[in-house]
Amino acid sequence: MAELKYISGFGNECSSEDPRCPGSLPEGQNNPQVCPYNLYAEQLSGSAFTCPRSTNKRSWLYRILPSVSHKPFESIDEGQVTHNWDEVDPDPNQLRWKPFEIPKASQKKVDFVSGLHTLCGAGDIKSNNGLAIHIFLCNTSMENRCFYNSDGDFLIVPQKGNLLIYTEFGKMLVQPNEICVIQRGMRFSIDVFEETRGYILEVYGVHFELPDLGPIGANGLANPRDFLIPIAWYEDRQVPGGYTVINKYQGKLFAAKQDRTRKYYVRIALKSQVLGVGTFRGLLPSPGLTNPGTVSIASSSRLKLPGEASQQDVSPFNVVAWHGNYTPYKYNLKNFMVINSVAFDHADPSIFTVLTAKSVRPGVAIADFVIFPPRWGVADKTFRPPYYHRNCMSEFMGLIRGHYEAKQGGFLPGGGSLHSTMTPHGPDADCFEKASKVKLAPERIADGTMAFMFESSLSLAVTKWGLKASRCLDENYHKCWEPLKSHFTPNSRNPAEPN
Ligand SMILES: O=C(O)Cc1cc(O)ccc1O
Ligand SMILES: [Fe+2]
Repeated sequence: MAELKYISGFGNECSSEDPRCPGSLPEGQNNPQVCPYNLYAEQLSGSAFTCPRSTNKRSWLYRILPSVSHKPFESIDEGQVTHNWDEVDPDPNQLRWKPFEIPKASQKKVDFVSGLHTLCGAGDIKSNNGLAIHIFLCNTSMENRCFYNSDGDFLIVPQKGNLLIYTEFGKMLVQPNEICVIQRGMRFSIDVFEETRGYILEVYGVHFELPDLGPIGANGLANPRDFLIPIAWYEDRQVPGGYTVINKYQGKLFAAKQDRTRKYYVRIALKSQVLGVGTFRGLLPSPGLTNPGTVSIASSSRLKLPGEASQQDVSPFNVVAWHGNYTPYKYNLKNFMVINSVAFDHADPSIFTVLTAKSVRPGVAIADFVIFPPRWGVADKTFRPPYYHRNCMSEFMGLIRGHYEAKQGGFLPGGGSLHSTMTPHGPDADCFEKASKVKLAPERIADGTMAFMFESSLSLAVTKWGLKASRCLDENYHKCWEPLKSHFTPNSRNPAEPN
């Protein structure tokens, strides 16, 4: 596949035309009476029309057919997707999951949507306030079906396998150690190439922003130019049986067909004489003709359909050009510019925030996406691993590759952990013993590894799947702290010098 091209920048006003249709973006206005190439104009609003400029988000899509060309949505089985936060009784314990198992393609074909599993979450979808954490486990590409989420934004963290994501704005290749955000309402379809796994942070009613930098200055952490937006790409194709659009709406799944075949009643006329009346399934003869109509067929002549316009299209990826500031985007975590302690003490992990979805309370996030990237550890006279603590926020952690500095074992790539509000946690006993004895020198921390945290101000509830059906819960997690022993020396204040 040819290398994909992207536009760089975070939250900018962008515009893009599929190179096959130069001039497809209308000039100087959004709604010409007739758009270039006879496209339809459609606005996608990601914020209330009335939001202040700084938070106003919308894009204009110029497409072969508007998204409204579909049959009615019908409810479908939601599998393991839920927003029911009362499925099981609350559990304040430290929870850890072994790597979530990916179904084998030879046993059952599972695509991104049928492979969505909700692990935990909180809040209320209908009032647009809250979040969900999902795990996706799949082995097959989405075939002639796409997905869009009416409830919130998806921040997708692939852990195993590449994702080729078709969106209404163009195509993105997202590989492990990259992340992408597909915002509310945007249609997408994912191709996978192997048994594939990853994590999703879904936030309701808010969008991700770059954190403020404050005294750090104008540069650092995730730099805006490293965010990549796809360029316009369209397809114009017919799918036998129609294209399926799946929608998550108020936490439930629905499906609608985009099918350009219609049943027509045909009067067959020969030499001006009506011979009979029959029906056929065929392509819609003209954009205006949506009811059963009458078509005359001359003897021995092929059915003539009026108009040269494309009548094939059923794909949702039919956007020839777009402009706006409401787009999907991706980011490579290797570009994160790490700021950390260069003198002493362990800084709070908020220094590693890539993106934040703010609540209305200043400084308090619905959810932050935080990473633990490879870096130098140089702090003097310091216990360098994460400290023991209890937090009023909920901390879900995942591991993309390598190992995590606070855990010698047990926390594995593709697994996860949840430390709920005020639940104590910290380095395991082994890690404590080693880090309090080691002679401090500059050292590479976590080279070749990438752990991350979804940190939320909401108190998260785990789902039935998370606790039971996933069969990945590590019953022995609490044991990693059992060997911690007292080192208290009541008669001697000075700690022993490390060897
Ligand atoms: O619990 C964790 O491992 C995450 C974490 C890391 C860190 O460096 C400091 C605090 C914190 O919660
Ligand atoms: Fe923590």
